[in-house]
Amino acid sequence: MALVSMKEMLQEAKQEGYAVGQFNMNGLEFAQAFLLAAEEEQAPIILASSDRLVDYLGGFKTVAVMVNALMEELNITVPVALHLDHGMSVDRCKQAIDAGYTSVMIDGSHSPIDENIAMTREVVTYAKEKGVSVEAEVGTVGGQEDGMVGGIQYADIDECVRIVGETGIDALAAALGSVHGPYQGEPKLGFDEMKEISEKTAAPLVLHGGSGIPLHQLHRAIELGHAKVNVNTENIQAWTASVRKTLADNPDVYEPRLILLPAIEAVKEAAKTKMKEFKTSGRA
Ligand SMILES: O=C(O)C[C@@H](O)[C@H](O)C(=O)COP(=O)(O)O
Ligand SMILES: [Zn+2]
Repeated sequence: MALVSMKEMLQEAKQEGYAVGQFNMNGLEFAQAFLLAAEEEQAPIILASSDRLVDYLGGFKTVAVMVNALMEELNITVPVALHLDHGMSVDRCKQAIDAGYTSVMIDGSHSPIDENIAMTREVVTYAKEKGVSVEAEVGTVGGQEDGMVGGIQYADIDECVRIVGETGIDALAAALGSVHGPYQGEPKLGFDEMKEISEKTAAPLVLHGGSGIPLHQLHRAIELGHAKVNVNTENIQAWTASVRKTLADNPDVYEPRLILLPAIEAVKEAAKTKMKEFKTSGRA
């Protein structure tokens, strides 16, 4: 099956009350693990490369070719979107689209709202012609974002209404208390604001910082309009725990395959757990 945009995926998810998982690739083996997990769970999936890691992964074209080839070799039949996460500029989004990404996030959240809207509109104009979906962000997710450590800044509701109405984006990341990386204590998500933003914009909402959110809060966020949840930290923690264990249990091992095969399995299981939690399993 060819890559798809996330537009229809997210509209259906919002309507039906589940969320599609975005899983961030940190290398070839992560892409394998996520695709196998999606196929086993019969779940639609968004495979993402965070802009900060694109060069490390070999560049936009390498990522697009790798994902397409894996889908063919692994006989993947579920819908897969290839998404640029936290796109750092209009130009980076255009490069991703030209390389074959079917979805992009333009992260203008660190700029004043008028600039954020102008940037987003330019990306939407370019993307729409090619059937590519676009996500934008308002407010600040706590923790590490674009390589910078920042405090939480709740999205302004009027700014959310403006960016959706004035740009025609397909999904809105409205920062409402979530954090990239591990949480210190219970997350304090702004459920009242969430409800209002979801109702006033009607846009599928995106929850960044999806690792470590207690299940009852996650389900409430999905009920209140989140159709996409981004996960990275829990998957890389599963990866690292597996590699540490393999090396500790087998001090003489040196062949990468023997170290990485159990790690692929660990990431696949972590992703399958998330798909069940997001209620995406069986929705393909
Ligand atoms: O680490 C990245 O660059 C990607 C993340 O920002 C992703 O968009 C995300 O929100 C995942 O959050 P996490 O599960 O808390 O790592
Ligand atoms: Zn994020």
